[in-house]
Amino acid sequence: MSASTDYPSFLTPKVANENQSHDAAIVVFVLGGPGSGKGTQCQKIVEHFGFTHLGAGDLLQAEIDSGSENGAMIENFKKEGKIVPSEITVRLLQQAMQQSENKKFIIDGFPRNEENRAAFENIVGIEPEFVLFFECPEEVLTKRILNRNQGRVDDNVHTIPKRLKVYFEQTLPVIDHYSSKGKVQKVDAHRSVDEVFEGVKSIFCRLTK
Ligand SMILES: Nc1ncnc2c1ncn2[C@@H]1O[C@H](COP(=O)(O)OP(=O)(O)OP(=O)(O)O)[C@@H](O)[C@H]1O
Ligand SMILES: Nc1ccn([C@@H]2O[C@H](COP(=O)(O)O)[C@@H](O)[C@H]2O)c(=O)n1
Repeated sequence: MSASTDYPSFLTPKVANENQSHDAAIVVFVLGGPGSGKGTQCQKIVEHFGFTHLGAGDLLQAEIDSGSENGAMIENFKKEGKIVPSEITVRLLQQAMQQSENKKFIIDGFPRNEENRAAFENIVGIEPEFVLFFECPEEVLTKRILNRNQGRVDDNVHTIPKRLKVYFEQTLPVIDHYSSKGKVQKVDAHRSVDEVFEGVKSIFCRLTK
């Protein structure tokens, strides 16, 4: 598939159920452990498939940086690897979606727990088209995070085990939930960036048929 103008057919806005209008947004959730390469692959998906990338962690970081009233509280959650109350995150996602002219979103790092999932369903009311799941061994995740060098408050030996615990205990059940609905597209993320993206591309291409 070539350029961003060449959208696969499943991205064409459609009526998913009687409550959704013809211009309803298309949403793909992107999940995987911390450091599995979600952000890296999302950038490539944007370039090749014309989606808008919304990183839940990025939106929360922007709140911290803006000095908003919730900023200090969000930063404390992040330092401890905890999941920020869902209403905050979902409102940020909803705002970003409403402000975008695009209607095709990859939402990265969300839903991180059952509360996130239920809040998105209740507030935004859109079911994901599918869930892209980057599977990667725990020791690889830790190495990648420790090598990331972006000055994040949570990329350290104190917080990494807490983030991994949250991932295994709270995020995997969400992936299981979508799996039971036949919505999970799994990619082996323990390969080079380009090899992983080959897997991602084939999923998008397969879903156009
Ligand atoms: N396939 C890969 N092979 C090796 N390194 C990678 C790969 N993909 C990403 N990385 C590197 O691993 C680190 C984590 O990647 P990235 O930030 O994309 O992960 P993430 O899943 O978005 O992480 P987080 O959930 O913590 O935000 C980065 O330094 C990135 O350059
Ligand atoms: N749905 C989410 C996503 C993120 N967070 C908080 O941000 C931290 C960093 O997230 P990344 O996706 O950039 O790894 C994460 O550890 C949480 O503290 C959140 O609360 N809810």
